[in-house]
Amino acid sequence: MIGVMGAGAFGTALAVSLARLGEVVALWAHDADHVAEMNAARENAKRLPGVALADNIRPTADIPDAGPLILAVPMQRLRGVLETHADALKGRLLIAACKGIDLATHLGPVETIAQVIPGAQPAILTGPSFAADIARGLPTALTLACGDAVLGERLQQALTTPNIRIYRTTDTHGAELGGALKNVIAIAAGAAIGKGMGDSARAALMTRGFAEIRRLAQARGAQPETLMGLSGFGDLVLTCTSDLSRNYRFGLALGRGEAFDSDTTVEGVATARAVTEWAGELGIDMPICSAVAALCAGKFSVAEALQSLLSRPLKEE
Ligand SMILES: NC(=O)c1ccc[n+]([C@@H]2O[C@H](COP(=O)([O-])OP(=O)(O)OC[C@H]3O[C@@H](n4cnc5c(N)ncnc54)[C@H](O)[C@@H]3O)[C@@H](O)[C@H]2O)c1
Ligand SMILES: O=P(O)(O)OC[C@H](O)CO
Repeated sequence: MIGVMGAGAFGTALAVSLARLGEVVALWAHDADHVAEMNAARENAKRLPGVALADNIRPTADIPDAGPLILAVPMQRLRGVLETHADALKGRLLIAACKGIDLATHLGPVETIAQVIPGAQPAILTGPSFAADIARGLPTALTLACGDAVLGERLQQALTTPNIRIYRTTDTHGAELGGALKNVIAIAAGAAIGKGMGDSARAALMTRGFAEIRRLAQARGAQPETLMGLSGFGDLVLTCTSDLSRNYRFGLALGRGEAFDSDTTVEGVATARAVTEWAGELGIDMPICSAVAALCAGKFSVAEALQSLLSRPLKEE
């Protein structure tokens, strides 16, 4: 049995793909009404409409007491979920599927699990993938990062499905930071396109944004190869160039001066703030992330954010 905690779009899509292996997949949601709705309709109409839940997917409000658990809740909720259910989670194999940095602690998902759950064996599954693509059975490739190489190999085998090919690494810092920071750069890319600045501006933001990601992640001990891989470069490309990305669409709306649905999960907003605070403490220069944080907080207009970037002193690449 595999458990997925968090019945949002991504948790549900992973459950749908894992169920194709024939195993029972428990899909845990914190809201009992939502569980009842999913059981009645055999669909997660709230977050992943139009995708049937196979018979071996079990929506439930009870955390399964055996097997690995994938944590697919929004990053700013992860710590609370772990603290609330610490007794049920202690000593378990916990695989984060969320992308972001916790605002209160400036920790990523793997570090958060390790800090909150005694004896947990934390890992992260991340990389370029939209829930809708995974649920439709389209091919995707992800990174599984686990500090324990033997466990990582076991998880790689267990979580590979007919449409998810998994590469593994032991570099959890690189995997979690690449996935978190690409969302911030995607907001910048969306804002540039929304404001009519053009594809050249987007390419500049992606490239210089990637330099910021590398700078911060390597200061945390991440390996350059991880950042060049699926969880870093790969996800940056997807998220900055596709209208399916919520972070990119949020940026587009900012650029166009349009409203954006506040019920939509946009991980890059809190992460921009967290990373700006954190980089400041470490003395690391993150101008694009800082501009996005100011933009999201309403302290800058898109034009002012651009001006703040263009007016910086000229430097070597
Ligand atoms: N949607 C995607 O394509 C995708 C792909 C890769 C990774 N992710 C990551 O997965 C994570 C979840 O995103 P999503 O797209 O599934 O979000 P979503 O907006 O579709 O759903 C979020 C879910 O979290 C649940 N939730 C909120 N607070 C909770 C709490 N306190 N306890 C338990 N559950 C709670 C909500 O009920 C909701 O079902 C994010 O970090 C995101 O970056 C998403
Ligand atoms: O919709 P987004 O912007 O949260 O992106 C979803 C995934 O992280 C893309 O890999």
